[in-house]
Amino acid sequence: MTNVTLFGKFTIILFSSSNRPTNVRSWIKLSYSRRFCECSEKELPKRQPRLLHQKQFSHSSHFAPSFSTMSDLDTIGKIAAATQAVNENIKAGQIVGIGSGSTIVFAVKRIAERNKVENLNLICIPTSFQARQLIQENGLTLGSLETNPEIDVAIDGADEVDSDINLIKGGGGCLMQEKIIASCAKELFVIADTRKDSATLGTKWTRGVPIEVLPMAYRPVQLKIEQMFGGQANLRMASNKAGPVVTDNGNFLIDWIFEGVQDWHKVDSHLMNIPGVIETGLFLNMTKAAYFGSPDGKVIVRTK
Ligand SMILES: O=C(CO)[C@H](O)[C@H](O)COP(=O)(O)O
Repeated sequence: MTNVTLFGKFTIILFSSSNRPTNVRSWIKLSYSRRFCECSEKELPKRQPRLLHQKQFSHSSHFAPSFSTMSDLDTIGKIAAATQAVNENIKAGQIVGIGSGSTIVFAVKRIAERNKVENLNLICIPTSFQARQLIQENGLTLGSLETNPEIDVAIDGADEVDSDINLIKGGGGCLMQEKIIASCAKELFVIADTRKDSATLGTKWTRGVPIEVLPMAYRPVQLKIEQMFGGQANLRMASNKAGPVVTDNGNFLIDWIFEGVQDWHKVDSHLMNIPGVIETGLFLNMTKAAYFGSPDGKVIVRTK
């Protein structure tokens, strides 16, 4: 069976040998060309490498896509990680926490794809306005913590993942609801491209630890963070609006750019003790496994 799926401007062709939904070990082909999705099965090559690279694409007269930019390659990694994590961890009848960001989009699309074939009967709990829209747009059942306070599995992106699968999250500003959902989930799975894979927090993600603060307290919180830990505590400013970024919860964000290696458990509890701090983007000891997708479509899974 061949599945043809469009992810925005990307076309993904998944080949599998049975009627079961494909997993990431299936052959993947990505193309810019929407023409691609109009191909009949017999036009498709009989056997393909696991993922066709740019060079290999250039041998294909029919598809002739160009995969050149870094972000295209990152997207391949995101899709591969999201697909494999969903295939391996989402089961029928579950309550599923849905994270936020760009990578989770591919996970939700894969869940929706499986749902059509398998009738999974899931209830999806969002971590943000974006996640709520994603759930609805993809025809999945929207729930809330009020109706489903216990979650079977949560899936989410991350800004950085260290060797102990501790995370920095909140680059997209949704850290507070993300952490609440993760804390209610029996298992949290993280999906990311390999750029997020890091030995120590702060190596790859250099924009600081996002911290959600009550608006009236942002200034003293900034000062206290800098006095306690050094570094720079910046108020996150909006790009398409005058003034600061306002979170889904009506709060502000401080991005604390830190220096050196930190004792993250200690830092996190000190940060949480500052009046006005609502939540931090440090997700410590919360993750069951991280899926890192690379530009060649391979996925590395890290568990503790
Ligand atoms: O924590 C987050 C939002 O608050 C995101 O999960 C994180 O920023 C990763 O996003 P992306 O998948 O776009 O790289």
